Amino acid sequence: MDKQALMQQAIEARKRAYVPYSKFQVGAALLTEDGKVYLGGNIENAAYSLCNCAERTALFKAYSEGDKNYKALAVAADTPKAVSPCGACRQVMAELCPPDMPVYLTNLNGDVWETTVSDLIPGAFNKEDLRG
Ligand SMILES: O=c1ccn([C@H]2C[C@H](O)[C@@H](CO)O2)c(=O)[nH]1
Ligand SMILES: [Zn+2]
Repeated sequence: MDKQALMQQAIEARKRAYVPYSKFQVGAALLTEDGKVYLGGNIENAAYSLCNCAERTALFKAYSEGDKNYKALAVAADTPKAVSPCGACRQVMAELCPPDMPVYLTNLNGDVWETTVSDLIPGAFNKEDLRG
């Protein structure tokens, strides 16, 4: 699966979003080392703070199915520039993905921001910081 195909899957994953409040559909496609793709949409809640982003939906789906090794993540939304993941998702990526893993951020106009997990959250709090 190349990056273009993964971004296309992220665009497709937007259809899985549950967004009655923001009406802002986001899709994510997570490629595992085994070549499997997990899709996620953002899932909102009437208690707004419980909204779960597409990126975390895809990551939590994969991890909880026992797929723990990831090769790339693509995220898509209808944004003026390539979509920018929120801080919570960046922190979760830092926890579950390799630091040098590519992240392909895109929008419906074909803009692409190709980055990595560590570039998205430099100096992230991590398990090393928990050691006293
Ligand atoms: O990268 C992003 C940014 C926002 N959202 C969601 C959260 C909320 O449901 C809606 C508006 O912020 O978009 C994502 O899923 N991913
Ligand atoms: Zn997020």
